[in-house]
Amino acid sequence: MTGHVLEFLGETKLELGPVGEADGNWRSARDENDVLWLVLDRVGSSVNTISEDVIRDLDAIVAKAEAEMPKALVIRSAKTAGFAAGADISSFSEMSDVGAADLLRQAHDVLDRIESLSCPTICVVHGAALGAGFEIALSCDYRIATPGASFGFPEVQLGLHPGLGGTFRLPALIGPTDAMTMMLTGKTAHTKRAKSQGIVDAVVEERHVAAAVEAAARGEIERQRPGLTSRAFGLEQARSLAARQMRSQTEKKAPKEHYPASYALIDLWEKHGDDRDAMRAGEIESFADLLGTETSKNLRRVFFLQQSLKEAGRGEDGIAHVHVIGAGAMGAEIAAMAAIKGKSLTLGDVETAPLGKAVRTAAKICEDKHLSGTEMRDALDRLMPDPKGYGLARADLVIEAASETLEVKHKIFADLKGKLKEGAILATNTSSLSIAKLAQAAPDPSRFAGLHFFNPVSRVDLVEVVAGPDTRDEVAQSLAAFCGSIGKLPALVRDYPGFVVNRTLVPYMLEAMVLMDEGLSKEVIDTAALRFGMPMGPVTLADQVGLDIGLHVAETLQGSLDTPMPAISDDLRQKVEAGHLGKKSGKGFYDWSEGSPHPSADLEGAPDDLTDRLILPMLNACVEVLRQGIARNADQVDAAMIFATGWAPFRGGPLHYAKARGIDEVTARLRALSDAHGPRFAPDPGWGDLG
Ligand SMILES: C/C=C/C(=O)SCCNC(=O)CCNC(=O)[C@H](O)C(C)(C)COP(=O)(O)OP(=O)(O)OC[C@H]1O[C@@H](n2cnc3c(N)ncnc32)[C@H](O)[C@@H]1OP(=O)(O)O
Repeated sequence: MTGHVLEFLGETKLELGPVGEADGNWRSARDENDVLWLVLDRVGSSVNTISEDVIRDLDAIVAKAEAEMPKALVIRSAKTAGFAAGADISSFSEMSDVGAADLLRQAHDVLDRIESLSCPTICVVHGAALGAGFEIALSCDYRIATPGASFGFPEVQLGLHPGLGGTFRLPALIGPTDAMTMMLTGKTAHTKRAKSQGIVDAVVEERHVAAAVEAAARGEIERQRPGLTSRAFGLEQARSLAARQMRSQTEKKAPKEHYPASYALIDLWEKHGDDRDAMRAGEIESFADLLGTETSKNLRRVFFLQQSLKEAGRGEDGIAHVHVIGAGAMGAEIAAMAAIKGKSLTLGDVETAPLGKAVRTAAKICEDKHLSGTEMRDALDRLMPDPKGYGLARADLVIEAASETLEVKHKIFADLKGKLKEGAILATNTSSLSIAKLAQAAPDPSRFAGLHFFNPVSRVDLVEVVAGPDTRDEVAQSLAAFCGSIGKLPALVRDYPGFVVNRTLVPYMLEAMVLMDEGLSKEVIDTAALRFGMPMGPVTLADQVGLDIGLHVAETLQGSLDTPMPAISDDLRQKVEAGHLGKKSGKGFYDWSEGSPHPSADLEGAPDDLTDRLILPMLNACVEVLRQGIARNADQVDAAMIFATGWAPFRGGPLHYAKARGIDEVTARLRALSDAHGPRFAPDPGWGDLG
């Protein structure tokens, strides 16, 4: 058999063992300096995940290394996608808690043995080292990163905490404060931060990896050591004090009854933070318990819902140049996101002042997204203010993000006739107008569709790609691929009042106003929704969206849907007339002049049906859009609601929640609400098809 030469990003060349030698997911070779290279290359996957067989194969290789100790051992990945994305999430659903604990014990044993090897061990990381991938890296003496590498424990987003030694190896490496923050927030550390925190010992360009490995093997790279702070936490009292603070910080975002994993991690560290063996045993037991919680099952479901949206955004979009019409808040952020992700972009507006502001917005987004100086300069170079609309003629995609009236949009479309390049796509960012009606003025209705971004565009992942009656399939596909190429999650839906997301949200906000008319305080209403798990109460949400926009969407829906909706309150109309538009004007239902409201009220004495009055109409609307064929399936509706609105992720989405609660129970409750409060609560006829 011939040797196999592996190139890393076209630079480091490494002669590996014969292809097909029984190392399974790992390939190994000793180089001329007697350094043993272990290269993770999970069979049949573009991404390395850490599965049972990956660990089993690693076990066998470590045993060989123990028998024939090399001068140094290097672990790295063969995948261009990065080092490793953590444990294989798809395997979790088949595991019992006992099975999971057994597997974890075996995996811990392998990592402990790597840690105990008498030779220097070095992990070289390019791309992401997440979860169990990061834990493998932590078991090595040194971590060498190439630019663009990142390290993190996203387990909390799956309702879990690290399970393969992360809970004690990371605190030992960088100190408990930074380590716990990293594990509790799930945030990743990119090279600069990872270096300053002491996660990595060196950051080198790929071409210098071999030299850095040699230096580490000779002990010439200085390893970072945790400072005095970590020693202070050896005292139980100090840990208890810190743990109390961590719990109260966590409580603000993730209450224990909804997100138990963070609290399990804090408890574990508080109890055993000074005893590695107890941490190890406790980590395994706690991880296995968390796997079986509904929260974790639902959050793992959310991961796969996200993957299905990503899938819809794959493929070639054929879009190099984009022209955005309208440099308001939405247009500016759409332009910024597209420019950051490499599109050439022109941005037009009837006035010049918003164009300057849009460039400043783009610069701010670049900073928020931690772009390097060069990346930011390149992104801003790609974004060209274009008041005269010269970019229209070369645009593959024109996105209209102008005022939300049919007349304005019709006029813009009429002006475009004869100015667009052959084959260009025209999309509108309308949130409420009918795509069919807008298409009447489009130069080519077959190349016209809705591209509904959510505010703030730079932070909300979902985009509704709305096909009108004449939109060609390949146009919708191109738009979905465009969304994917700028880092967004597309939901391909059909034209309908409010599409999927606003159709579902409007009753939530309007019912809150009916409740206020009935005398309930906005704080009580918002608190009830927050306790259910919504990221924002309906009154705060209405203020955040803008009361003028909310009113407009509500009126559009009321005028075009057969289904009864809550009445639009006089208070809402009066506030809009008085210019109290919510967050953007500093005052709406809440006073925003001193920052965002944080409603928190005692629910004692609140009506028993308060939460159901807010939540069940959303479920009913989800069933309606499904029955009408607006969304493709129940999972797509759930994904759209979670990734557009942050709909209680730990419940797995509105329709998943309905099924878990029981369809008979939900429809009976809707009937009772309908009897008590009016036909707007009557169950949709589609419930029977949900199964
Ligand atoms: C005891 C230990 C516990 C743990 O380790 S728990 C797991 C912790 N890890 C995570 O939660 C990471 C989850 N993955 C991600 O966040 C993202 O993915 C990445 C940042 C790693 C990459 O994102 P992007 O570049 O956008 O690629 P993509 O389309 O999301 O993923 C490519 C393919 O890889 C699969 N995949 C990624 N991570 C995992 C995983 N951890 N388990 C199972 N599959 C995974 C996806 O599904 C997809 O697959 P397809 O190409 O077939 O659509």
